[in-house]
Amino acid sequence: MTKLSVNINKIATLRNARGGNVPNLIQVAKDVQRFGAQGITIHPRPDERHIRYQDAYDLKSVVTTEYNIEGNPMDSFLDMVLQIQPTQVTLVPDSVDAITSNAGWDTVKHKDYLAEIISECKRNHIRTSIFVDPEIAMIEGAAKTGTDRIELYTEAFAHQYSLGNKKAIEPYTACAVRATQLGIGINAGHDLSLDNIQFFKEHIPNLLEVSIGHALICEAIYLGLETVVSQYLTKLK
Ligand SMILES: CC(=O)[C@@H](O)[C@H](O)COP(=O)(O)O
Ligand SMILES: NCC(=O)COP(=O)(O)O
Repeated sequence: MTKLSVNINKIATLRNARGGNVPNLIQVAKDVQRFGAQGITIHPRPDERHIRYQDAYDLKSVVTTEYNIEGNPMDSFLDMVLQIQPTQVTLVPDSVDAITSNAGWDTVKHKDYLAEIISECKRNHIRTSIFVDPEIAMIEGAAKTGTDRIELYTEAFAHQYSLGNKKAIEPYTACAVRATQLGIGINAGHDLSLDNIQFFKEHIPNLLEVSIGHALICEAIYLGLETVVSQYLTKLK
């Protein structure tokens, strides 16, 4: 079985747009888990444009499933993660001003840096995952850092799949096979959606967890629109 960890960044984006507490991030995290999701993912960014560091702390007692915190392991992020001790930390090499995550780690070049952070997290009983592009050399490099898992960066697959290019799955399958040989667990995420998730899952052996946010929240809005519009019309009769 593959676990679904729902990324709630977009709920925080919506909340922050009005400055109040609607939608209520904490309530959404509770409800998402009540609806069956097996994890909550957040990716606080340095500018706190969606998830704030305070949210990360507030969610600690609310997430009763798997708590996955993603981000660039700069000092402020790492301090927070070590204090919160989530189930898993996913290290992502995104720049401060990135609109969203846009590349995986060069696990060969950054091996020593990653190994140091990973051992610090593991000493604190936090499972580690590192975000990587689907390249065999990056998987083999990841294995040398001591990480528990990798997260396959799925943007390229999602884009190509939407254009009808199903062969785009092939490097991901090859990387999953290699990761399994090396004893590393496999997560995946970025732009996964209701359109592509089943195909992805069917082609990735031993896929432990997917984290999905942007598409899932957009789909939830869209699938809920008819119900809500009709409820308004009823009240306006
Ligand atoms: C690590 C990753 O793949 C990202 O999708 C991320 O967690 C989402 O971040 P944003 O919501 O800031 O785009
Ligand atoms: N790790 C990926 C994630 O949490 C969600 O990415 P996206 O679905 O918002 O693209």
